[in-house]
Amino acid sequence: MTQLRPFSDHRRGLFVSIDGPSGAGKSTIVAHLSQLLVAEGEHVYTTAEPSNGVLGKIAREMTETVTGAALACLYSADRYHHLETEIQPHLDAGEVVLCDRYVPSALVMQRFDGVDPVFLWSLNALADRPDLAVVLEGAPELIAARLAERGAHNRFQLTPRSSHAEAHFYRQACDRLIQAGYDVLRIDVGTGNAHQIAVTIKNRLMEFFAVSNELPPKAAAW
Ligand SMILES: Nc1ncnc2c1ncn2[C@@H]1O[C@H](COP(=O)(O)OP(=O)(O)OP(=O)(O)O)[C@@H](O)[C@H]1O
Ligand SMILES: Cc1cn([C@H]2C[C@H](O)[C@@H](COP(=O)(O)O)O2)c(=O)[nH]c1=O
Repeated sequence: MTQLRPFSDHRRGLFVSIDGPSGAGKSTIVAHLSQLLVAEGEHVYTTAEPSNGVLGKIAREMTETVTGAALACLYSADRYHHLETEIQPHLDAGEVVLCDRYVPSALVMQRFDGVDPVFLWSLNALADRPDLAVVLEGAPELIAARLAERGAHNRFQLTPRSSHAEAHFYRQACDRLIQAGYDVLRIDVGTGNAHQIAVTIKNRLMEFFAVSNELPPKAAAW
């Protein structure tokens, strides 16, 4: 089934976010997906949040000490700046932008500090809606085992049963995002290795490319 491109503010490019519990395999899958898309002849730009920009660096550095609404504001400030200075220019250049963590992460991670989900949504409501928001899921026991093997990266991952909490928060976040019109692709990471999961995402993205190729040349320029 083909789908019309849902986000129409950009003339060209395709914006894909990849979120999911810590240790679910986001970075690994983004790397595989990028290779697959390049092999299809696409121009791919990979990025992540927090970004490498000045605000992203502050957000990452402050995550261990700043909490709650203040930290949520830091991450959303980085997101709006990241969109303006990095994501939108690459979309305007016609590239496929793959973003490792985006709004869904904000709706989940700041809940570890007890921030109200309604406040989190309002902070992020003006952020561009991706053409496809991939959300990785998996049995919390599986994710927790991977995390334990790899080691925690931050204080959230040290919370007891953090993978269970993330799974719960992601389910609620997905409901909110779908309600807001996001096109959400949920994938169980227990169903295959990182390459196989990347193939599933790529196949879904090929539907977008198929639609754009069917359009007359002028309209095809997204
Ligand atoms: N589908 C998969 N099957 C098995 N192992 C995987 C899979 N995807 C990733 N891994 C392994 O799981 C670990 C975590 O992967 P990765 O760092 O990509 O996760 P992440 O979601 O980006 O984590 P974080 O949110 O902490 O940055 C790595 O050791 C990786 O090799
Ligand atoms: C986008 C975003 C990120 N975070 C936190 C979650 C993690 O602690 C780090 C990112 O770590 P990674 O290993 O590089 O994935 O940032 C957050 O709290 N809120 C956000 O919106």
